This record gives sequence, C-alpha cells and structure tokens, in this order.
Amino acid sequence: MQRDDIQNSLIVSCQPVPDGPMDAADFVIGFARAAVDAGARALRIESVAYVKAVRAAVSVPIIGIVKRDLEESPVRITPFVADAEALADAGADIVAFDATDRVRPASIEALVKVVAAKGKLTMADCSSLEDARHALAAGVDFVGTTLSGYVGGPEPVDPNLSLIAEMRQLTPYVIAEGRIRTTEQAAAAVKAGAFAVVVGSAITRTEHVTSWFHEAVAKAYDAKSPGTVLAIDIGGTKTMAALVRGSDVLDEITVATAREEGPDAWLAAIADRVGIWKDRYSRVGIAVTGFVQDGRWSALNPATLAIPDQYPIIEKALAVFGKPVFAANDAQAAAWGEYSFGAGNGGDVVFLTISTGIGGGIVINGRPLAGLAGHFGLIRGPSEGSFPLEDQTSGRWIASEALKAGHKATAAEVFDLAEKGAPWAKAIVSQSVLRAATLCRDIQMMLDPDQIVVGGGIGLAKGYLDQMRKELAGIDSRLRPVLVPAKLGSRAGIIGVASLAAEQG
Ligand SMILES: CC(=O)N[C@H](C=O)[C@@H](O)[C@H](O)[C@H](O)COP(=O)(O)O
Repeated sequence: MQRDDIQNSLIVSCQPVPDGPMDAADFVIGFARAAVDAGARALRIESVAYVKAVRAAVSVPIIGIVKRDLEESPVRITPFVADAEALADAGADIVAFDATDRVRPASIEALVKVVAAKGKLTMADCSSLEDARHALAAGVDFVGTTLSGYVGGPEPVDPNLSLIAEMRQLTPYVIAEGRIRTTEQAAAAVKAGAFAVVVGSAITRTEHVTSWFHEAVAKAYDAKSPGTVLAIDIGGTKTMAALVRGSDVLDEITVATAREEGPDAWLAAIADRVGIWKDRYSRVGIAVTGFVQDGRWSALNPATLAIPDQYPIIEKALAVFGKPVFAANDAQAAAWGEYSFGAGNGGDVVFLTISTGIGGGIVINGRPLAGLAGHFGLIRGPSEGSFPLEDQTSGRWIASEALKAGHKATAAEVFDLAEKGAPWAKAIVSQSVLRAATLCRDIQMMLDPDQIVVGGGIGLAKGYLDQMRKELAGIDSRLRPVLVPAKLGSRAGIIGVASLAAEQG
C-alpha cells in the first residue's frame, strides 16, 4: 500500500478489552467487517493471531500491533523486532510501535529497518512532539498521538488536539489517535491537521462505552435525588467502597487493604478507585476496625490492623475527598445499619458480630453509642491474665483449638465437621456457643435491649444461633435475650455509616 491510501480517512481500532467477553477472533472480525461496511478505510488490530484472522476477512489496510507487559521496560506496543516481523508476515500493511523515549528492548531504527525490509510501512506511537521528531529522523512513515497521556501521571479525558497540530508542523503524515470518543472530537482532529483519524474504544470496547453511559445515567439520577454518600469500610484484609443512598447500594468495589502501607496509602488507594464517582456523592462515611474518638482513629487490637495511634482520619479524608467526612467503628456502624434497615424493629438494639474477632454496637433510645461502646470482644474475666473474650470464642480461637486437638481446619471446616458429628469439633463449637450465649445474657442484664442482632461468619454459621438460644433456654423468659440473625450481611457497615454520615448534614 501507499501512504496516501489512508489519507483523509477514519481508521477503526478493533481491540477488545483484554480477556473480556469480547476478546475472541469472531468478535474482532465482526467489528472489522462492520467498520469497513460503514466507511472505515483501515483498521488497527492487536496481536498476530487477530491480524491473520482479520486479513482473511477484509481487504482494507491493517495497522498491526502486539501488546506486551514487560518487566524490564514500560514499552507495551510492539516492543520487539520479532513482533514487528511477525505482524508484517501475518498481513499487516503498517506496523505500529511505541516510539517513546523510555527504556526499550529494540531501537526505533531497528524496528523501521526490519519492517521496511518486508516492504511494509511504519507508524510511530508517540507521546510528545520530541518522540515524533526522533521517530521521523529514524525514518518512520507515520507519527501518531497514540501514547500522549499514557506515560505517567493521571490519564486525561480529552484527546490531545494541540499535539496533532504541533506534529503537523513536522510532517503531513500525522495520525490522530487516543481518546477520540465523539464525532465532534474526530472532526476537531481533522481540523487540527490529522492525515487520518483512529477511533477505538468508542466503537469497539463495549465495556468502556457502557461504563460511560452508566456513569452519566447514574449521575443524572443522583442529581435528581441527592443524599448519596460515599461509604467506605476499612477492614483488616479488605476495604469496601460504595455509593449508598438510604439502604440502596448503587455501586460497589472491594480492594485489598495493603496492611503494611498505613492509612494515608489506604485512603489514597480508595480515592484512586472511586475517582470516577466524584460528582455523585455529597458526603463521606468511613467505618473502621478499631475505635474513633474526636475524629481520631486508633487500634484496640493492633493485630487486626496496625493503625498509628490517634490518626486524624476526619481531617485526612476531608483533604483526600474534599467533602464532609464522618467516621465510626465498623460494628457500631453495622449496628446502626441493622437498627435502621435490617433486623431492628424500632426498639433498642445491640449488634454482635462474631467472626475473626468479636465486635459490637449499641443503639439505645434511637441513638448509636460511639467511642468505646460495644467492644464486647475485648472484655475479660476477672482472673489474672485471662484473655479477651474474642480470643476464647471467635473464628480465630476455633481454628486454633482445632489445631490443638490435632486437626488443621478453618473455623468453617470445624462447623462442617461438628454438623457431621465429629465429637472434637462439636466440643469446640459448644464451648464457643456457651461463651457467646453468656455474653448475650450479660448484655441483657446491662442494657436490656429489645433484641440482640447476631452477625458475622461464626454468628451466622448454620446452627450457631439456635445453639445459643438452647443454651439460654433455661433462663426466666423475662430476663432472656431475644436473639435474631443480622439481615444486611457484609453490607451492614457501609449502609450504617452512610446513614450516619447523611444525618450529619
Ligand atoms: C495507550 C494504548 O495502549 N493505546 C492502544 C493502542 O493501540 C489502544 O488501547 C487504544 O484503544 C487505541 O490507541 C485507540 O484509542 P482509543 O481507544 O482511546 O480510541
């Protein structure tokens, strides 16, 4: 082909989201044929296999690339000479490659040489005017704006139209590419001097286009009914973030808590993931393990998560998210969630979560108690050196008792085996049940709640609550706690903290 074959044309990049549901040859061929039928004069195709497949299906020019994630270099697009050769052999008319000024496995000169030797043309994917100048000096046929905005720093939203115009001063063979998502932007690229215009995601990445519309629609609905809260639940192993309105969870993500990195990094990681939601909420609610007093967050059990003492979470989160912030202990938030939207029935509620440890929260006279209230897992018996209750009851204790009895099993497995009748497993579970039931009896004597809502992986394990009830059956019914299972599951914390945050307004 000649360079002029693609002059003044639309080129469609048919690159499905890697490993997504559309990442299959049939889809790529379908997109390619549809694009050509509708007027595209060339295609941009990734991988040798897809170039071969598309070559057999259409006759228009193909720009071929190979993408690789390398450890030794940030260069992703056609990093190796062998890739360039393979693309040419597979039927690409133009071979494109990264032409940025970074550590690279093959020089631009070497890539140009091998492609030219195969009688094919080259396209330099550039990030800057400097890249284009260097690539042209090395003899490339086209320069593209492909990598502008992808060599560090936050990813821009708009195409880099001024780079097109600047490159046009160096050569007429400028291909506009990258973030061209509307027909107006494509026309603007032409106006800026593009020789041809590549559009990819907006035509062939169904997931991206859908997410743009999803965000726009969700934002518009949110604007119609304000009160949406960004709710965050920072736990010892994972952190959940969600957009919550009332008890509705509109959107939700989960990330691992990088335990070693500390709270500044945890907040930054969440902010990074939820940046796309920034116009959709007016307040932030944060539920945390440990306790919060006067806006400062501290650990009670550093083994769960090592929080620096008195970390100013409200102030820090305000700086990160730029919206008013409320923070509370996660089980206290969950107690409020259950009271307002879950198992609560309008009366006083004590919430008890029995899982890795034991947490709790108290809602009395319609008010959630804050600070240290409800940290039932940390209460101790009077004998010297006795362990906190959670260390003799929780999932961690169950697993360690199993080990002592000569069985390597998780708490869930112990439950399973207890159900199947293994005497040692039954003994461990009954011991845990007895302690949890005794705790509930004591709570009843201290606070006289209408009900005790029990949640957590252990609390909700099959049969646990029934066994607790059996344990308490002998008590005079006027003194006996009413035990009910939690309804909101792992979302109780985010729903509760969102509601508490919304009430601050
Ligand atoms: C940066 C990078 O790796 N760009 C890749 C290059 O081939 C593709 O992921 C893009 O989809 C292509 O450039 C078209 O751009 P857009 O999809 O924004 O219309």
